[in-house]
Amino acid sequence: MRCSGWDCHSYCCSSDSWSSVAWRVALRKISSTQGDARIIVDGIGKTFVLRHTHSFKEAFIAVLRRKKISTVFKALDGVDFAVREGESVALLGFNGSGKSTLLKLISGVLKPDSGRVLTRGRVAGLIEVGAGFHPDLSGRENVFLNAAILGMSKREITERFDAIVEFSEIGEFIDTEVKHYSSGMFVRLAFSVAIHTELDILLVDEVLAVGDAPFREKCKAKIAELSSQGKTMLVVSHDIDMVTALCERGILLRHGNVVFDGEIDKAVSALRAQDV
Ligand SMILES: Nc1ncnc2c1ncn2[C@@H]1O[C@H](COP(=O)(O)OP(=O)(O)OP(=O)(O)O)[C@@H](O)[C@H]1O
Repeated sequence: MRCSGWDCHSYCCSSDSWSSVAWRVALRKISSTQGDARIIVDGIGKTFVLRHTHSFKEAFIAVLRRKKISTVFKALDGVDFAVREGESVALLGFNGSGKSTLLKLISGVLKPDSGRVLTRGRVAGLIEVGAGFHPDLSGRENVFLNAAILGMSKREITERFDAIVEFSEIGEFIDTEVKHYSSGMFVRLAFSVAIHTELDILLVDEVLAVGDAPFREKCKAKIAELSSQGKTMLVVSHDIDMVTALCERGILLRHGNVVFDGEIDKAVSALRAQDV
């Protein structure tokens, strides 16, 4: 849903609730107080249902034995923060702390159960290896598909096609169906498409880790260049050297809660202090 330049993903984002006067007033208030923000995460909560049975028979037996057939797991619990235009922020935390879930909520892949996410501007996300790609289409066809999803016109894509392929170093494999690509090749092409769009916000999950060392260096340089151009970055990575070099701020998650939000060096120290 869109209003005053903001896109909103909310637990109650039906067209009815969005068109309500209360929502629009709330949004104007946020816009006036957080004018330079690109991302606002406001009290986000996300739960997942964990099933403990695999079949109807197992579920039936579990009910007879008065055992739980599922439990509810809180992956994120009331997360709040805002990211200003031009900021580069690392999301840090141990496995399962909620980083990828948060990135998926910001990109709109998942919907929150409570709270809301507001983004202002064009969002390009590298969230999962192969996401946004159709396995039966060639690399060339997927460039057009993926770039169109990211909001580029056919003319823009045609103009930038050679640059996209060149950066990805996919070369002669561009007309091969992507189901035959390695995970590194997927990421090369996806990253290349994303950085050639007119993006305002770049969301990068751990995906770059599957690229080889020279390509990772190239991506890091590109992310630093985009950052110096004033683009907003939110990066999830366990590569502490990389996030320290690229980000000025770190948000540390633990069991779905923000436990630190501040300078990157202090965030890394807080992360290391958890490792005892
Ligand atoms: N679709 C899902 N169904 C059930 N549980 C899920 C689902 N997606 C995520 N989870 C759970 O939510 C928690 C947070 O997962 P998430 O992937 O966000 O963690 P993370 O911090 O990115 O971890 P990692 O560093 O390992 O990538 C985990 O316990 C995970 O098992």
